Amino acid sequence: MNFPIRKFLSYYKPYLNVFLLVLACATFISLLSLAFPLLVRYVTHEILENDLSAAFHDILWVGCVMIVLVILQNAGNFFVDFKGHEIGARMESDLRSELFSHMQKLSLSFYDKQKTGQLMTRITNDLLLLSELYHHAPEDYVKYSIRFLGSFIILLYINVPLTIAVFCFLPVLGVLSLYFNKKLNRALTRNKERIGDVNAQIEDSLGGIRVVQSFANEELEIGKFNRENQRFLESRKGTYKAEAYFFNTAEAFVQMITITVVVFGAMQILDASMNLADLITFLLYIGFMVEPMQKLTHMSMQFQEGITGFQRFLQIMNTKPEIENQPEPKSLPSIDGQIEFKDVCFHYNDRTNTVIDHLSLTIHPGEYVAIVGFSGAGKTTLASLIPRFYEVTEGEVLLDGENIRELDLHFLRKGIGVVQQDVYLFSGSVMDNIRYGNPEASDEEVILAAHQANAHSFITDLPDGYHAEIGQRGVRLSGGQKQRLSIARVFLKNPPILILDEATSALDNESEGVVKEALDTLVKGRTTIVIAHRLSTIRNAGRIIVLSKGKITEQGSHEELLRQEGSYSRLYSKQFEGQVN
Ligand SMILES: Nc1ncnc2c1ncn2[C@@H]1O[C@H](COP(=O)(O)OP(=O)(O)OP(=O)(O)O)[C@@H](O)[C@H]1O
Repeated sequence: MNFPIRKFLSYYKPYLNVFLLVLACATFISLLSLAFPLLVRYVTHEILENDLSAAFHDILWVGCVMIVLVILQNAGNFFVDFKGHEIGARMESDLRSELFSHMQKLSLSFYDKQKTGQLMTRITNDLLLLSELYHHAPEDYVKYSIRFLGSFIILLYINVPLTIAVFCFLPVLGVLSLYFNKKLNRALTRNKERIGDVNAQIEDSLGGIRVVQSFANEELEIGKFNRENQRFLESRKGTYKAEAYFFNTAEAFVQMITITVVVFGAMQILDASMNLADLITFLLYIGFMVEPMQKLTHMSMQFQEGITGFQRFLQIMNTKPEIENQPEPKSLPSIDGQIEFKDVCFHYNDRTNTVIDHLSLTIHPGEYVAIVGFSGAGKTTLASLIPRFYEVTEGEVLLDGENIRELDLHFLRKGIGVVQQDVYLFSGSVMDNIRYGNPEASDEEVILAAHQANAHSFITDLPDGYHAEIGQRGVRLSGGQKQRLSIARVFLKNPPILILDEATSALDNESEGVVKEALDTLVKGRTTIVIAHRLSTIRNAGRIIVLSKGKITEQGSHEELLRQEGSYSRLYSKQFEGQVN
């Protein structure tokens, strides 16, 4: 197995001192536990078989020693249990935080290929299993190897032939263990994929519950969920079958060992080559040897689960963000807002088709440019190349004359405000959502932004005003209200460049009026790119760009384009006739 052990171990580093203390404590407890059967042997062999007049005093003395050992052992166990688990939980939390931070930086192209539910499984369930491995594996290995080796040495001292007979079983158990480990590993990986699918289905069905109910498709969703649930069940059945084979075969071997000891030990007593005290001690130590072997099966399960969790964790951690800062990224003192596309080509990762095809376009500072075209023409894609949501495949995009690849990504994105048709609001209050545009903003600035976005009056009408909780994704607000909050957010961000992607398309006439008013205030003094289906909304644009199959086919003012009687004019007449506007 190609396992990155150094990386795996590196997560112990911040907790190394406490971790070593836990291991030392586990070693100490294991050594103490080895003393118990020896004390029993001392009582049965040394005390009871010799001078019985002093036996009472000696037995009491041994009893006291045993009580002290029990207290020490349990105090040590408490420390190992508590601190060990705490270290495991802290490491899990570190990994989770690292994974989440990494995910925040991954490019949109990564998320285009992933299901959110699957990613959630990785960040929760996988890491939970990993923490168990981090904590239990070293402690268990120390504990059980000491007990195993210790009992082996003591048994050799008591009876060599019987010890060798017992150890003959071990290679078989080892081979068996290796064989089942492979099967278990495969089964556990499958389990994780399946639970990821279940989570993805839950996220899909519950995230879209409004759509589900509006189509009355509850049964359809239940059917889809049950299919995933069933697949998960089947994969778990497979795991349990492999586990059951493994555990029970191993258990049978363990029991065979005990039988061997009883039969051969009793025979040795018969021919006087062994005494009863030694057989009792032998049987007690068998427990010590058997326990690690029994735990070995559990440990290997835990090990496999943790390892597959870690491998899945690394899969994401090793995914490089496709879009990153260059080694020495530039920032400009300020942004004027000139945007230039120079012979730009772009296709998505699937490479099925060229979405932007050798396109050149200059947008001047403060200009109001509309992009129109049929659905799928590449309008949204073109706009998303400006904040580098995706990287151009050929050519370059310049901001104020600088290639955006060379600009600091944070600086670039801070300078661009995007208002989309599909507004994403976070759970929390109205205030929190507007402040998302500038987390440093004061309450007064938030309220001013709400005023500018025509949102203040509806916010103050809400039961808790600015502190009203808006529900997940803003379910308690209307479409127009959500849009006005998203505009207030951009007011607060105050970027010199704006991208309005169908910002009013989903609204009715009345809401559209209020939102449009807010947008008209917002665009003042900023370079604005508007993507619109309803051509009536962009008649006043300084320039209209007509896009078709990723190329600019026409550009000019509304009147100029109508005069040209080209595709814009046809599109416009069609909408006009169809009363779309
Ligand atoms: N994330 C993506 N991954 C792969 N292909 C995509 C992705 N987003 C869009 N496309 C494809 O790119 C092409 C252009 O899509 P885009 O959304 O830019 O068009 P549009 O002109 O904005 O369309 P609309 O007006 O319908 O929003 C389409 O063929 C679409 O299928």
